[in-house]
Amino acid sequence: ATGSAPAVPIDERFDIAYVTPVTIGTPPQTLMLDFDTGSSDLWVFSSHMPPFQVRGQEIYTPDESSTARLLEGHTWSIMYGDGSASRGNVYVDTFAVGGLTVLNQAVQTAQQVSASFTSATNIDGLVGLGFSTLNTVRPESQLTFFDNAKASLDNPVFTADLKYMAAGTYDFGFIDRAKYTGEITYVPIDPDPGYWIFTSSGYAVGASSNFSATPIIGIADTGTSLVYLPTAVLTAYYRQVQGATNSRSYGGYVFPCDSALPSFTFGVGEERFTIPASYIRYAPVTEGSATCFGGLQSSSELGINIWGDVALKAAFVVFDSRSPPRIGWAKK
Ligand SMILES: C[C@H]1CC[C@H](NC(=O)Cn2ccnc2)CC1
Repeated sequence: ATGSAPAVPIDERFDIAYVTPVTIGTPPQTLMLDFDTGSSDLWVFSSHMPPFQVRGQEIYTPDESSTARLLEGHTWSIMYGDGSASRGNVYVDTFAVGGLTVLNQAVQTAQQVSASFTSATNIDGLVGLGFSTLNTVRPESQLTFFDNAKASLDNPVFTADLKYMAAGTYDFGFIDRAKYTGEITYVPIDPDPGYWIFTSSGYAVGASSNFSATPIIGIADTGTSLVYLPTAVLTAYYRQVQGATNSRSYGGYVFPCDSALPSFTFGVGEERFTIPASYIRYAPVTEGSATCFGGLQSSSELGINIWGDVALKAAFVVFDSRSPPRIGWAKK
């Protein structure tokens, strides 16, 4: 089996996040979910939430699905790196995305979500694509939809083709030769932490002329908007940007929106990927401001570097869960 589904930016102006249509239950209930390689819970806005926490999102109502079964005594609770959180109980039901159907998928129904999820009116929940070891359901942890689908996929892979201010694609079970150019460069993944962690071979400010061959260990995270890198890398980059400062009040590097920005190049093995300046001029700090927030930010408080959407949309990325797992990067 294979599947293919669109990854649609939730906002016309900035690629804050991408959502993908899925159906859950019988008859099918359609929700738009954020496919997140940085976590491993499949959770949805649901009929079990207080109405004031729902602000336009689609909800899953298990009582209206003839195939929904409560997973007795099971609960979940998750907090993300940005401080957002959600928790609730668990059903199993039929889950379908892009022509792929998984029977008896654990669907985590929210009973409570934090304010930032309520405010994200175009995100109806998340689909974790990390390793199932990270799943928060207790007393028995549950499998991701990809792990449930894996055995029936033509190949145990999924790919991300995210795009700048346009709809991209998630493919499951196959690698679409039409979505990339040249060859795919694969590097090993350490699955133990549960993230898609790999080592980048280095970086350059601007094109790859002055490349610094220094290992950068980080996660490929479709659920994170920006790129978070070590301070040394950040200062080297923003040193080239007129008026750039690391603003405590705005919580990161900002610069005048009309400043000239260099591109940013990162290495995967011998291959080099360049993030265009336009992706790094991420967004005005507030609507209409002449001060812009950078797409490259510091990972110093995180303990891990993160290759979020700003980097992922500069490439075609293969998440290969053969044994041992690996990640592949190609130009497009
Ligand atoms: C400082 C960074 C801030 C952004 C963090 N990313 C996430 O929290 C990803 N995510 C998933 C669901 N909602 C958000 C990573 C750390």
